[in-house]
Amino acid sequence: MTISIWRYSHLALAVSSFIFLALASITGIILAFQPLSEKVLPYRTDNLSETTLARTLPVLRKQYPGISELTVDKNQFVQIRGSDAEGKKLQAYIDPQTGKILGYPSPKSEFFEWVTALHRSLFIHETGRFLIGLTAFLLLLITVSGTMLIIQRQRGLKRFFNRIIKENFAQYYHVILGRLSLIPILIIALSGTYLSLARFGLIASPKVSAEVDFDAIKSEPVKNPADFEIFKNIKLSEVQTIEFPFSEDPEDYYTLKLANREVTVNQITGDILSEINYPTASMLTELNLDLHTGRTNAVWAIILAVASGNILFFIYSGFAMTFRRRANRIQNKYTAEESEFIILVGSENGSTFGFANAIHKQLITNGKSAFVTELNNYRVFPKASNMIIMAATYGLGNPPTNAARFAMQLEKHKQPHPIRFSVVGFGSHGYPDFCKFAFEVDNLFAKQEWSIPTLEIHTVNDKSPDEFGQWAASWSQQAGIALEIASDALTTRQEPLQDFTVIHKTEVTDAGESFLISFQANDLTDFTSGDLLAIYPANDHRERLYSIGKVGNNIQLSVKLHEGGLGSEYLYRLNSGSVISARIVGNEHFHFPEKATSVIMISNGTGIAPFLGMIDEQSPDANCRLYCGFRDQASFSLYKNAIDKSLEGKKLNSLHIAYSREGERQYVRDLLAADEAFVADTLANDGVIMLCGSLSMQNKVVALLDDICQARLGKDISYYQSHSQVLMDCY
Ligand SMILES: Cc1cc2nc3c(=O)[nH]c(=O)nc-3n(C[C@H](O)[C@H](O)[C@H](O)COP(=O)(O)O)c2cc1C
Repeated sequence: MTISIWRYSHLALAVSSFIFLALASITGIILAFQPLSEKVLPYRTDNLSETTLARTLPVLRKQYPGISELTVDKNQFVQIRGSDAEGKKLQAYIDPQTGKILGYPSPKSEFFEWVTALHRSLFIHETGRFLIGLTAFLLLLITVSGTMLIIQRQRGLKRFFNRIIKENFAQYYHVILGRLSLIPILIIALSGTYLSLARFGLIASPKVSAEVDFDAIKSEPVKNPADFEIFKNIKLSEVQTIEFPFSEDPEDYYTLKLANREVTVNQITGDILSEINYPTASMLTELNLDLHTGRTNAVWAIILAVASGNILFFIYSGFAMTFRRRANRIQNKYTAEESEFIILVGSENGSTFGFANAIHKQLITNGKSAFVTELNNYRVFPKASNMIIMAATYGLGNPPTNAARFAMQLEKHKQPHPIRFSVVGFGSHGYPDFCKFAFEVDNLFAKQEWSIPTLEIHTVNDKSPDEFGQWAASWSQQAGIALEIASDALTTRQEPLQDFTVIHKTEVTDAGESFLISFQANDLTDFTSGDLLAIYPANDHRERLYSIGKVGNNIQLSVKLHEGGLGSEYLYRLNSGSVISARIVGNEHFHFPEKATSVIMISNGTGIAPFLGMIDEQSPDANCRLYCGFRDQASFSLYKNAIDKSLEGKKLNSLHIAYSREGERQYVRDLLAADEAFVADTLANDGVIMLCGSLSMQNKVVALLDDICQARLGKDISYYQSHSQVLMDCY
């Protein structure tokens, strides 16, 4: 929720100020070159911090008897004014050690004057100054809200500078450059705001000037200025201006305007006549001017120019992100009340809407009534028969803003009739809690009395069109609705098909029984247990997917023969030596874990297929347990030999079988409930639980696992799901 409060504030502030901000940034970049262009002039003298007034003033007075003022500017150029020996006006840069003239000031650049006026007041005087001051203040708020957004995105201040995951160019560099230029932009905004407040008198900075008691002025002892104590103690680097006495009258004195105070000095005795410190507000104004203009330091001036350039980039990239989000807005043709298909979306940045809209469009093209809305708008959908939930995950595995109220709404609104549902999680493996919110949504849906799962939860990493296409193909198959998603990237048959030769097939006596079929792939085909084999039985768009067990170097499938089943009948008709065209679909989320301390494999029926391969690939003393469910011993007999061999070779630690039609008539869930402590220990010690089989088995087992996790580990199962400790591939 909070992510969006900061986001909306950030956006609202940016929208309300971007024109002035762009203008101030462009002029700011130009103005940063003013100090740079001045600093390259050859009037700078070093050693100002070592040159005392006692040393330099007598030299200058002797050489320029008509000198009236000396100034040390922000570039550390020393300039004198007065009149020369012929009484003509003198204004020159000098070397304070020798008094030598280094050059003469040229008139100020009209261009920089023009840009300065535009930068300060937009040529509309006080109104312009006010608008620019307001813009500086808004920039301050934008910087603060932007910082909060980065802290939330990075999940804490400590991780502020951690790696950023690249979602797209605009988003990535908005954050990267935002972090890098945070301090300079904050300083630009703060100093600009301060200067405006000071300009409008909201920060009082009274002019002070030293009061001299003329009655107390002495005319002896007469001293040489080179011996004045105060002149010996003050260096040129501390000086802003020195006003020289107008005449030799004792009542005319030196006025030294220093960085922090003003001092008047008797020109005959060297006594201090008065001394007054500047108010803090005036000093702060000077400091803010230095910081805002970069006039004292060339490197800082360059940093300011780069930071101003970044502000322009933020305006562009911020709008690019906003337009991207808005481009995916919802356009419904049917109402929620009349629609049969409901697509619920949880999205923060809008990309998930793009996927949802593609499906929505296809359903409408197929003549279906479909309605897309945000998860927060969940309510009773009187005519719905199918729900598709597409949910992204944010922050610490949290819901996006438009899904934050979903859990509450789901509890509140019970659907009056059964509805099939399928959850697609959008996330990124770059974050620790991969698709956590989608797993939570899936579990919540599964618990509803009215809900019927169409497919197991499907995840899409980094908006992968391919992974989304896989879900779309499976869903389309289940729903019997052809989805032709426009983008080529979303089509399921992207890769060329390969030839696979049947090398072995077992026989069945009746439909409803299962058989094993093994294929030889060519040497270059890369696959592993848990991947899927996509076959095209009718050589058309209809695709059937089977879980692969890699046994030896072959692909082994376990298939239940369905009467009239497109895929199973096609496979059963094949004989040794038959060649089919198919393709391997990588299914990374269901590969045997590389680093798990121990693995519990849970299956029912033909779901054992990938586990047969995974077990076959283990080395002796592997820490794997298999819990599997079958109808009866006869159904298990198909796999018995392979499993017995694995037990003997210690590739499998232990085997637990539940027969649903024989003996104690158990389900695999009952076996797990009996080993509850072991299950909890496995998860607590970084072990992994893998499930393959029917969706109804999955729902029951997940519900049990959730209870175990909550009771014994104090966490929801979604925590372990999002940490890849519970892997599922059910159908
Ligand atoms: C700030 C931020 C935090 C994210 N946090 C997670 C996360 O915890 N888990 C995850 O799987 N994906 C995370 N993601 C990835 C998004 O969920 C993913 O990119 C999704 O496709 C974005 O969808 P949307 O554009 O509809 O919001 C995060 C992305 C961002 C930008």
